[in-house]
Amino acid sequence: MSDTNDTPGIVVTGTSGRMGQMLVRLILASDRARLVGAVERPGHAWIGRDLGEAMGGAPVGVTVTDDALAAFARAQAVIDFTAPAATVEFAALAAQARAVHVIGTTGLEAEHLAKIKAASRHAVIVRAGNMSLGVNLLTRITRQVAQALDADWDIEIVEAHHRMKVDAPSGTALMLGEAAAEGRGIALADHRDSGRDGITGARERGDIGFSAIRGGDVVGEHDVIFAADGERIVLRHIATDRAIFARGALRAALWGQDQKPGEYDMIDVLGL
Ligand SMILES: NC(=O)c1ccc[n+]([C@@H]2O[C@H](COP(=O)([O-])OP(=O)(O)OC[C@H]3O[C@@H](n4cnc5c(N)ncnc54)[C@H](O)[C@@H]3O)[C@@H](O)[C@H]2O)c1
Ligand SMILES: O=C(O)C1=N[C@H](C(=O)O)CCC1
Repeated sequence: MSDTNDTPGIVVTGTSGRMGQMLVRLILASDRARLVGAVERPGHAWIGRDLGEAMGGAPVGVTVTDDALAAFARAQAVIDFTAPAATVEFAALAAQARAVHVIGTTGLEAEHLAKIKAASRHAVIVRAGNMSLGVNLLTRITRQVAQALDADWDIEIVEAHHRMKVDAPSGTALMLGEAAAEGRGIALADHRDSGRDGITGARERGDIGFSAIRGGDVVGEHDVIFAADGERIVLRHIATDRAIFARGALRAALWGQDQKPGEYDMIDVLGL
């Protein structure tokens, strides 16, 4: 790590997590950004340790801390893949530090989103339930297909993730659902059908259905199914490596350096 060059300094929150460690490796290997901080939750075993050593390698000169504001004050960007309550707190602190906040956390509900929106009045926030190029392109294709088809075509979104995932539908599934709803000219909130179980009755015409599979080490798989009488269209994205999300997040952190305060998504970053 060098403190002397002028590439943006980045803090990773949730550094010990699946995405946190992926991001740390990517940033340490990058010549476009510097790792200047690592944040974990209070009480975590890595607090006070050198991050590189905690990850089982050589020291990197960054000590893991639970003092997020002090870490953010030294950074130009914060990359955050943690949990909803933590992300809301980090949004306020990143805004205070005027650092770009890249949010990958999913499972955010209306109350969280309202607080993130408020923080974006003071700083750049880039938020997406999926930071990969492939999924963001798929949202565009989904919108286009939904626009071309009427409600004789039932839309179903099926997703699969690893056994440790805590939220459903996935952030990606919701992005795809929003894209389908937009294409069809309806509000997803009025047509969302998730969690079928028992005697559900026949499918409601025009609804967008969600199903979630959880198991093993699946990184992330999403099908958008358009099912009509006699034919079916299936649009599919398969993630095999979390590096796709980390690359997108780093790209967002760099892109955000030149933007005005506000809330953005990966469609903005990628120019899709
Ligand atoms: N947007 C995307 O492209 C994308 C991709 C992958 C994962 N995700 C999302 O990112 C989130 C994290 O996923 P993961 O698989 O890395 O989970 P994980 O459980 O492996 O990691 C989460 C980390 O956050 C830390 N954390 C929790 N509360 C904290 C706090 N208050 N302060 C600091 N650290 C805290 C945990 O200790 C843990 O290390 C999930 O919401 C997941 O859905 C999004
Ligand atoms: O592993 C996860 O958790 C993932 N979360 C995002 C989602 O909810 O869609 C992106 C894919 C991986």
